[in-house]
Amino acid sequence: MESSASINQRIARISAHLNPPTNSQMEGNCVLRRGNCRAKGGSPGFKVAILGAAGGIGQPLVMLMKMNPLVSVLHLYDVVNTPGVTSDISHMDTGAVVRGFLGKEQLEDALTGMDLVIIPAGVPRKPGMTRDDLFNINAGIVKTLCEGISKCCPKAIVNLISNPVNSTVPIAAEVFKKAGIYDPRRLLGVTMLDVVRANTFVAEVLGLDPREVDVPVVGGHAGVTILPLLSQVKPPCSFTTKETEYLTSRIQNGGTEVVEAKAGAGSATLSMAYAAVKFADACLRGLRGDAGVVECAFVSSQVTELPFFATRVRLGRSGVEEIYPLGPLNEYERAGLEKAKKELAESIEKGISFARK
Ligand SMILES: NC(=O)C1=CN([C@@H]2O[C@H](COP(=O)(O)OP(=O)(O)OC[C@H]3O[C@@H](n4cnc5c(N)ncnc54)[C@H](O)[C@@H]3O)[C@@H](O)[C@H]2O)C=CC1
Ligand SMILES: O=C([O-])CC(=O)C(=O)O
Repeated sequence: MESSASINQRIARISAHLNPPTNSQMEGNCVLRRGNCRAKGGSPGFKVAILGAAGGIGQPLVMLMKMNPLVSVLHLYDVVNTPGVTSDISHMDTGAVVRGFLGKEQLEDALTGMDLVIIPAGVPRKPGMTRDDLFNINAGIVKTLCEGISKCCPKAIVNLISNPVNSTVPIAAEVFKKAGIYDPRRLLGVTMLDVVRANTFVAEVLGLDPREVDVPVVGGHAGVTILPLLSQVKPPCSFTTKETEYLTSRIQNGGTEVVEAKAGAGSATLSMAYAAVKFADACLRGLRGDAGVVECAFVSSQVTELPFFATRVRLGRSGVEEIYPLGPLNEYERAGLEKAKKELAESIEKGISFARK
């Protein structure tokens, strides 16, 4: 009678013959092809693409989105290193199915059918640079990626992280207009990190848990355009003039604080990935139809005379469903608003004229 060891060997030989391992993903003694695995599909949730997925923000962002139960499919796109990041992330035992896409020729496949596209693609700052110094490189990157979105997922919600946000959002809007698919409710510049920082720094001053603090931050996402409304902090509180000046300056310069600490190795990535996921999760809850989802974002707006402005917005099934007014500002904030608007107007115009060239 044949021993069980030899039966097993025979089964392995037959199986190897029927299903020879054909690619580098099939390692060791594994002889089951991925195509033969029982299909995952069908799990409810949203399809999300991350463009710039292999970068400093991209990698932790991808990891956190893979942990988000609202995500069923996660597409990772970059011009470098997506196979490695995709392989790594795909081993996490969470629900989302992960697929990687490398290089321009795979951009369309990465985008087709997506509900939400998050864009952290582009170069980060080094010490001594402003966000606007990134314009020359990042403007072109954002333009190309948005042309892909226009073609392959024109109804997707877009979360734009690439700097300078004050200019890249207007660029995206122009690209979408040119393609005839622009829906201002679906294009959101991500300013969540300013809120995350403001909550943290204000909580430190007040001696509170940051999770209990909510600071609206309006305007834009660069220097003086970042305008924390400390008079509207929840829970209600008051600050001395010294505290107001310290907090406003620290929140406005939070990005530079990290750029200098990293000393040439880039800008905020981990806190940004956290903020991006907090914001993306809010967008997905809105898409699902949850009530009362409100966050700050840089959007097409009539709150001021500028065509784009960051304020609190309510997120729903169509993206931005309501834009809240600024509310009562104190004198310090009114002066800050004037400075913010002046710089914002120039950055917005720069983006629009680049895209219209
Ligand atoms: N909105 C915000 O609050 C924040 C924005 N940022 C901005 O996010 C951007 C990314 O920052 P990091 O991840 O630190 O930079 P990084 O250099 O580490 O990663 C950027 C990634 O983009 C990829 N990339 C470049 N060109 C691309 C293209 N055409 N298509 C797809 N991917 C492309 C690169 O290969 C790289 O993997 C920067 O512009 C930075 O200033 C950073 C922090 C906060
Ligand atoms: O400061 C930078 O260049 C990156 C950024 O936008 C931020 O950290 O807020």
